[in-house]
Amino acid sequence: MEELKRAVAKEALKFIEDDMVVGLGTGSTTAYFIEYLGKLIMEGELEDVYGIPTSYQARLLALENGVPVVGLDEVDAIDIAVDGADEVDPYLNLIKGRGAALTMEKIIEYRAGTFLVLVDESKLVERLGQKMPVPIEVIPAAWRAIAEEIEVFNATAELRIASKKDGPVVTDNGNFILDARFHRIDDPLDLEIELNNIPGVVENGIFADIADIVLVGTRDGVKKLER
Ligand SMILES: O=C[C@H](O)[C@H](O)[C@H](O)COP(=O)(O)O
Repeated sequence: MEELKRAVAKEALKFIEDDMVVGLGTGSTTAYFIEYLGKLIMEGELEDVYGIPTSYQARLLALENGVPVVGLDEVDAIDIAVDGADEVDPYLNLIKGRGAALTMEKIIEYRAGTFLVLVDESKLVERLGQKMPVPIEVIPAAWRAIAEEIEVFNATAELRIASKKDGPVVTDNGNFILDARFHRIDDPLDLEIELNNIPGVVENGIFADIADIVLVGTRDGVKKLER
């Protein structure tokens, strides 16, 4: 699996040119991309490339690997954003947020000229929600009320608990994460909008209609899916 992730991360470098502002995604697949991008910048193969991190993880990796970082409020436009995903359906709708970075990821990827997604073949599903829950970032005081309200959607929601800290996961923005399992997601765009209408929801991990290209690492090489 690591080999497949490395292969898509290498392929993604072909989309990066001099003078680009690049959204830097979060997770294990994008970590390889940031590492390789840093190498090209350090070797002088790419010039005037700046990264906008979607999380503290991405920021630390960028600094460690020599990718200069800028904030969203310092640029006029984002040329391309590169990120992983937890599930990809046949229409290139995504579930993201296993790493709890979904809000900043969506803020940046929504605004990118091109949103390039990097996955291995295990992430492809017929229907969103088949394997993974939908992460929902919520204001801490509202977590229980929202978890109950989500039952209206024929779903159950669980507060995400941290593994290297006691108590709940706290996001980069200081919020909690609910992981919601839906009986069946028929219309991802509709559900994405409905969830964001619940007061106290900051953002949810359905990314409908925003991915432009998905690179899929398979045992037979990297495949390109386009919308
Ligand atoms: O919050 C985390 C992100 O949405 C990740 O991009 C996603 O979970 C994919 O991560 P990985 O490449 O490690 O599977």
